Amino acid sequence: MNALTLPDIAAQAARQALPLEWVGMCGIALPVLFDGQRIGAKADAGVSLDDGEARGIHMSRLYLALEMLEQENLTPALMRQVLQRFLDSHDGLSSSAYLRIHADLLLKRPALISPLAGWKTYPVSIEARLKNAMFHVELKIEVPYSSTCPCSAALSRQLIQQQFIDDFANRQLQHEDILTWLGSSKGIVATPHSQRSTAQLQLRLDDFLDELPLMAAINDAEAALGTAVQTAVKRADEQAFALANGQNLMFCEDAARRLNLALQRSPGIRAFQLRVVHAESLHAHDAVAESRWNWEAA
Ligand SMILES: Nc1nc2c(ncn2[C@@H]2O[C@H](COP(=O)(O)OP(=O)(O)OP(=O)(O)O)[C@@H](O)[C@H]2O)c(=O)[nH]1
Repeated sequence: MNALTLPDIAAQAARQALPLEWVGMCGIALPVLFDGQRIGAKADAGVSLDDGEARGIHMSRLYLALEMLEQENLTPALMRQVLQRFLDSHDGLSSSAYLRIHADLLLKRPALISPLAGWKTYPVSIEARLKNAMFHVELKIEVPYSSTCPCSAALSRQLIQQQFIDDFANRQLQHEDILTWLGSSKGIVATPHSQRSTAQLQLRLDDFLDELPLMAAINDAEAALGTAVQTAVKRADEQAFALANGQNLMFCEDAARRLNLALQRSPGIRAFQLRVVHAESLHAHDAVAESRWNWEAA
């Protein structure tokens, strides 16, 4: 080695010859384009190290390939091109490549009644793999929503009935008295508990999709759940939200079943598993349900 040559440790022979399943970098800062919107994302990029004799992979080659994601909309085809570059730049060393992009997707959501709107973040991650020319993409999405306990609602209704019996026993029922009673705190002596809940969706996508079906999956999940958390809220919106919750009582089991049926019909998805977490206000622990479709087969 002369004084001007930089030592290349990666090219040396490994001390212990052993292939590795995954080598790469995690948490690389990266601006990506989604639907024309630039999002600050983090990327995990890696390849297998099949050549057990080689000391290391070439991290800079993976890093530089990520530049391809800066100018074009994020699509399955673009992710495949990046993965192919990972493999081309590791010819003889690697046979499988992996790319995961995670970010908070910002979507503007309208209010229920008033002509207002506000922003909501949805944590998403897009994982792509390429091995032996087989390319797979998986989406992970978190969707927050509100759930009101049906059991608590029934128990509250019973207490309201009991209060009605106590207040109106042996009295002639007058429409106006009942209306006044309903508008008083006695007309709602008990309230059911609600909780902010989260649906965690893991979706395996059909092959050869032109676009990532992120928006469709989020919209379909929110429509199935019925009570997505809100952004800009005036009193009219809050009242509409109270009504929506009252008409939409659900255990975590109900939420998981509804999501399962909705995602089976959502475009571009060939398999999924999902988990719903109701962060109970009754307990200090959560109520959780999981469901799958085509998961083992896919
Ligand atoms: N393989 C490997 N590289 C690491 C690690 N930690 C830091 N690096 C550094 O990543 C840098 C880039 O590696 P390479 O892609 O091999 O850089 P290079 O040899 O200049 O580039 P090429 O000529 O394309 O191979 C090197 O300076 C490595 O020291 C590690 O744990 N493993």
